[in-house]
Amino acid sequence: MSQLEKMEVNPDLAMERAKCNFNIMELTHILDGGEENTVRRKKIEDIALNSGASKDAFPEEHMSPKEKYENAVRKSCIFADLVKNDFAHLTGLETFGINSNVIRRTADAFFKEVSPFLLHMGMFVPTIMGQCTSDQMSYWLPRAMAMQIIGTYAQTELGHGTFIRGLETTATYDPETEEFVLHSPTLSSYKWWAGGLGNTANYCIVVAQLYTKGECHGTHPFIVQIRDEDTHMPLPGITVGEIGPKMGFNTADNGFLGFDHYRIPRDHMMMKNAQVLKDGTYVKVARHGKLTYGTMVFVRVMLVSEAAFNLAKACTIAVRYSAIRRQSKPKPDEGEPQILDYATQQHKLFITIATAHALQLSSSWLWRSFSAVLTEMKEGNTDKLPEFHALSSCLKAVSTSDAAYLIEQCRHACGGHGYMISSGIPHLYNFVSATRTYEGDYTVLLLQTARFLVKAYEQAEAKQPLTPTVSYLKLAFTRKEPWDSSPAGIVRSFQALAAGKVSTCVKNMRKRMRSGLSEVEAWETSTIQLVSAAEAHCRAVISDAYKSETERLTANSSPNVKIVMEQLSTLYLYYWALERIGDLLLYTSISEKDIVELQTAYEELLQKIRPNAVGIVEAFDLRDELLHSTLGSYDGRAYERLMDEALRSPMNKEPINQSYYKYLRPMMKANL
Ligand SMILES: CCCCCCCC/C=C\CCCC(=O)SCCNC(=O)CCNC(=O)[C@H](O)C(C)(C)COP(=O)(O)OP(=O)(O)OC[C@H]1O[C@@H](n2cnc3c(N)ncnc32)[C@H](O)[C@@H]1OP(=O)(O)O
Ligand SMILES: Cc1cc2nc3c(=O)[nH]c(=O)nc-3n(C[C@H](O)[C@H](O)[C@H](O)COP(=O)(O)OP(=O)(O)OC[C@H]3O[C@@H](n4cnc5c(N)ncnc54)[C@H](O)[C@@H]3O)c2cc1C
Repeated sequence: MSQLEKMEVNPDLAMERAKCNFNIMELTHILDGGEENTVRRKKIEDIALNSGASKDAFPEEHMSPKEKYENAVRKSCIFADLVKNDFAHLTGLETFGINSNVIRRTADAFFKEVSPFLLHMGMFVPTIMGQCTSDQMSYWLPRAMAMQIIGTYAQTELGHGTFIRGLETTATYDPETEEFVLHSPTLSSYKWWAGGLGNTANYCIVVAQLYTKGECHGTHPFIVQIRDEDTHMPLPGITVGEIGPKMGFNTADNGFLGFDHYRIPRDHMMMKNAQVLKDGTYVKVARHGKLTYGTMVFVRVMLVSEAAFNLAKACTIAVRYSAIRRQSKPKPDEGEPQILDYATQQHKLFITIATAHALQLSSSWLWRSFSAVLTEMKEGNTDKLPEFHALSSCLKAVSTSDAAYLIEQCRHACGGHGYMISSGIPHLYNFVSATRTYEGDYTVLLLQTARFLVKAYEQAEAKQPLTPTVSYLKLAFTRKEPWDSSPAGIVRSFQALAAGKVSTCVKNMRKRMRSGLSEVEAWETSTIQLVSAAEAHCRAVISDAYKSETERLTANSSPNVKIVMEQLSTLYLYYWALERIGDLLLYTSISEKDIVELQTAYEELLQKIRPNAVGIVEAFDLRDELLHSTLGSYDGRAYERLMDEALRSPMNKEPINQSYYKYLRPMMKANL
C-alpha cells in the first residue's frame, strides 16, 4: 500500500459527508435506472478495476505519442478480454445499449484519453447490427464481437464531413467479377478522421457513392478489409495512416484512407436498406431514404449520456476540491472559508450538477423513445423518424455544447490546479469539446431541428395535428404567455419562448421572400435565428423531460431524496430563465419585479443545496480509477496527490538537467 493509500480522509470532506441529509445510495439507484442496474454496474466495475490492470506503472502524460498509443492498445486488449470472458454473463446483445454504456464507462478507468477500440464497439458493431441483412449479420457480428477482427467507421473525408451527399469516394459495381471497385479520385476524397483507422483496425465500414449500370445511387455503407488478417500489412490498393496530434483523442489513432481501384466482393455492401443484385440491378429495400444514417442517430443518442457522464465526473472533482480548498478571509475574526461556501462558486458548480442530472434523465427518456421508434421501424413504419431525427439532433448538439462549457467552468472553479492535467479536467474538456463537433457539428444539427420546427409550425398554422415534442407550437398563435414562476410555469414559458422564436423566423423568412429572395436565400439569411430557435426548443424539451422524469422517479422515494432532486431540477429552470431574460421579456409577461424575485429565489436555492453538495456528487458513484484526478479523489488529499504526481515527473529524476551544461551555463558564463 502506498503512502497515499494509507492517508486518512481530509477532515473537510469528512465533515461534508457527515452533514449530508439524504440517502446517497438511493439517489445512485435512481440515476442508474434502478437498484439492479447499480448492482450490475458495480459488479462490472469490480471485475475490471480490482485487478489493477487499469493502472500504469509510468504516468501516461510523460509518454511519447507512440508509447501512449502502444500502452492504450495493450490495455484495450486486456479490457476486451474482460468484456468477452468476465462480463459475458452480465451482458447480452439484447440489451446492447444499456450494457455497452456501462462497459464504455468502465473503460474510462483504463484510458485517460480514449481506447483505439472505441469506434469498434461504438460504431463498427452498431453499423453491422443496423445495416446488414440477417445473413450478413450472422457472418460479421460474431467475428466482430469476439474481436477476431477490429473495425472502424470511415465516412468523413478530407473535403467533406457535414455534407454526406458530397462524399467523393466511389464504389462502382463490376458485374463481370461481382465486385465493387472502391476508388479515391481526389485528395479531398481521402477518408479522414476515423478512430482506430491509423494503425489498429483491419476492417472498416466505408461510406461511398454507389455506382451501378452507369448510375449513381448516392452514399451507401460497405465492409472493407484494409489490412491482412495475419501480417496486418495494408492490402494492395490501400493507403492508410494516422492523421497526427490532436487536442485530445491522442490514443485513438484517427486515420486517413485512400483506395486505388480496390476490389471487394458484392456481398460486402451492407444490404439491409438497399441491394445490388448480381447483374448490377439496384434495389431499394428501406421505406425511408435516410435509414443508412442509422448509426449516426444511434451514436447521437449515446452521446447525450456521454455528456452527462463526463459532466458528472467534472463536477465530482470540482465539488470535492471546493470542499477541501480554503481561500481568502472575508470575516477577519474567522478562518478562511471553504471555497464551496462562496455564492459565486455555487453558481459555477450547482448548475453543472443539475445539468448532469438533466442530461442523464433526458438521455434515459430519449433512449426509451429511440427503442419505441426502432420497434415501429422493424414493423416497416418510419413515420416517427423525422421527429426523432430532429429530437436526437438537437439533444446531441445542446448536451455536448453545455457539457463542454460547464466542464470549462469546473476548471475555472478549481483555480490554477484545475489547469493541471492531473486534475483530470483538461482530458474531460478535450474529449467533450470534440463531441460538439463529431457525429454532426452543433450548428448543422440545430439547423436540422430547425427544418423540422418550421414544417411543424406550418402544420400548426394550418391547424393540422402536431407530433408530441412540438405540440406546444400552437402557443405561437395565442396571447403572450403569462409569467408563472412555478416549475411547470417556467417550462411553459420556455415552450412559449421557443414557439415565439420559430414564429419570428418563419415571419422573417416570408418577409425576405416577399422582398425577392429565393427560399434557400431566405433560409440562409435567417439561420442565426433558426439556430437560436432550435436551441430554445431543445431547452424546452430538456426542461420538460427533466421535470417530469424527476416527478416520476421520486414518486416513491424518501422525502429527502425527493427534495434534493426537486431542488436541482428547479435550479436548472431558474438558471436558464435568468440566462434567457431578454427572450422571456419578448415572449412572456415577465416583469422587472418577477425578475428580481427569480434572482433571489435562485440565490436562496443555491444555499439550500450547499449542505448536500458533496453527497449529491457522490451519488454519481464514480470510483477514483474513473476520475483520474489529483483534486477529486475520495480521500480529498489533493495537495499530497499533486506533490506525488509532480515527483513522478521525469523532469525531477535528476538534480541537474543536461541543458544546464549545454546551454544555460555557457550563456550565463559568457554574460559574466
Ligand atoms: C457504445 C456506445 C459508445 C458511444 C460513443 C461513441 C463515441 C464514438 C467516438 C467518435 C465517433 C465519431 C464518429 C463520426 O463522427 S462519424 C461521422 C459523422 N458524420 C456526421 O454526423 C455528418 C453530419 N451530417 C449529416 O448527418 C447529414 O448529412 C445532414 C447534415 C444532417 C443532412 O444533410 P442534408 O441537408 O444534405 O440532407 P440530406 O439530403 O442528406 O437529407 C434530406 C432530408 O433527410 C433528413 N435527414 C437527414 N439526416 C437524417 C437522419 N439521420 N434521419 C432521418 N432523416 C434525416 C433531413 O432532415 C431532410 O429532411 P427534410 O424532410 O427536411 O427534407
Ligand atoms: C475527435 C474526432 C473524431 C472523429 N471520428 C470520426 C470517425 O470515426 N469517423 C468519421 O467518419 N468521422 C469522424 N470525425 C469527423 C466528424 O464527424 C466531422 O468532423 C464532423 O461531422 C464535422 O464535419 P466537418 O469536419 O466537415 O466540419 P465542417 O462541415 O467543415 O464545419 C466547419 C464549420 O462550417 C459550418 N458549417 C458546415 N456546413 C454548414 C451549413 N450547412 N450551414 C451552416 N454552417 C455550416 C459548421 O457549423 C462549422 O462551424 C471525427 C471528428 C473528430 C473531431
